[in-house]
Amino acid sequence: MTHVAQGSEPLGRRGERDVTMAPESWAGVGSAVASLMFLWAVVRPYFPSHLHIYLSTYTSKLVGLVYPYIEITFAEYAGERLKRSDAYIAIEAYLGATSSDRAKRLKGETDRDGSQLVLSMDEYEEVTDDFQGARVWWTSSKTTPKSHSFSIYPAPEERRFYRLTFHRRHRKLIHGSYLCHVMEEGKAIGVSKRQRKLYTNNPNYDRFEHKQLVWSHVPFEHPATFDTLAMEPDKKQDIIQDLLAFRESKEYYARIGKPWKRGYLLYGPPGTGKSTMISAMANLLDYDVYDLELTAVKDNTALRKLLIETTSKSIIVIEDIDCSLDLSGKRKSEAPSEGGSEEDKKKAVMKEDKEGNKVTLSGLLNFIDGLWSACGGERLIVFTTNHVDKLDPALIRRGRMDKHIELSYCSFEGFQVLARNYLGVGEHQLFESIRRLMEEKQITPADVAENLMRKSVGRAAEENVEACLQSLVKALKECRSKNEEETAAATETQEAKED
Ligand SMILES: Nc1ncnc2c1ncn2[C@@H]1O[C@H](COP(=O)(O)OP(=O)(O)OP(=O)(O)O)[C@@H](O)[C@H]1O
Repeated sequence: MTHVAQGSEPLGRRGERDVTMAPESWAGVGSAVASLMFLWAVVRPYFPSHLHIYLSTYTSKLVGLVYPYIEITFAEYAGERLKRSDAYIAIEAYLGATSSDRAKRLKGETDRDGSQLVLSMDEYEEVTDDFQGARVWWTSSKTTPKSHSFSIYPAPEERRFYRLTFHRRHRKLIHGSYLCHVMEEGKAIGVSKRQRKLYTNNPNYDRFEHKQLVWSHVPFEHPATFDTLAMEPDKKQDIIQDLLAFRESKEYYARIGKPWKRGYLLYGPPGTGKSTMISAMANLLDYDVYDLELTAVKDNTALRKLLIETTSKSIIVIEDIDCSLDLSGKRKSEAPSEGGSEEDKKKAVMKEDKEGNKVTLSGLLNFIDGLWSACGGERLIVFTTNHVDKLDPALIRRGRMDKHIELSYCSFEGFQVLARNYLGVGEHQLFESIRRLMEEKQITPADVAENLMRKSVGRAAEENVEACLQSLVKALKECRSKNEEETAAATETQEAKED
């Protein structure tokens, strides 16, 4: 399969192999046709109506004979501008790679993280591409719908598209192999150039000051991995296996008829590594991260729009889900008791949805496993919470949150991981006292990590290790014991219930 991209050539010299006139050379023919059409509009009323059908059939045949080119248009957005078309994205990548050294007019932009200059085909620019002896022309273009300055509605947005033009004798080749070739190459280029991103939902204002939530992003650069995560080795291995199995399970999910997504619930006290684990997951799978700030989302419609905008190979995170919304209380107080009729239950959910502009539990459940949640595929949805007992069981039942992972206080094995990473030691005389203290005291991995941080730059390595471990021993002695912690937790729960 040969493929050579070439820049535009002067009119009339196009296509050494394809000697037919290029599409632009037909501009003269176009104006002649326009004149004929004008003439036709003038004489048309004087023609008997039964002749109209014959005339229009033969006119299109005639145009087909004199203009032998076929055009296919690929719009940036299909449907209601919800999601950029995959075909458009692949073509953009394909032409971006092949046109930058051929096209005459290029557009220079920095890439998403601002680190490199990316050249791509400018609007209304044309490039040619040769494929298995056939020449095709790609044009990038846009239409701007007319807007009236006095209109109260926002100005219609530009609609970008690519147009592919080729001779009709290549129809089979283009429809069959060429378009597949463009899609495959374009996708491969997109993946190879992909810089992982951390997205967050931010308000954006149009020129009429209408607020919309959009995803904005920065490069994802968190260095945490499963190697740096303090956790019991068996548990860690189990999570890694689960994640890798998910990534390889496209066919499996299709076979069992489920959308290719998986829910993780990470719960545990503050500082036990929930956020760190999300970064480790993203680094393991090479996925983007969408950090969804739920409190900023106006209503269920806005939530759905944000969801549709997410791409596959991503982790959608809602941190501290119990603080993001009053999910549990609302549902419990408004839903009828278990014995209520189906009708009552439906009414309760509808009331919840109608209640002003806000994201509701049913909206969130729909976000996780409704029809819209299947858009895109290959996505993890991760909730984190410090208070798993506060969550509505409907939200975290298996099937929605498939895997529940408890991140807890630091175990001795967890400490060993941190000691290796922070201090570079696998053994030390203080390890035994630390092990004994850890059996009775509760300390978070965040606190252990803080004690193991280098104390001074100038110190010798051994001195630093000694100082850090001593500092950890001291901190452990000051920590509450497991019994004290349990008593305090029970009191807190009791107080919360009484409130
Ligand atoms: N299990 C862990 N392994 C390695 N480092 C950890 C771990 N847990 C915490 N840390 C360290 O503590 C810091 C805080 O941890 P992290 O933000 O992941 O905790 P969290 O459970 O998400 O806390 P919160 O509930 O307050 O958001 C991290 O930057 C990391 O350095």
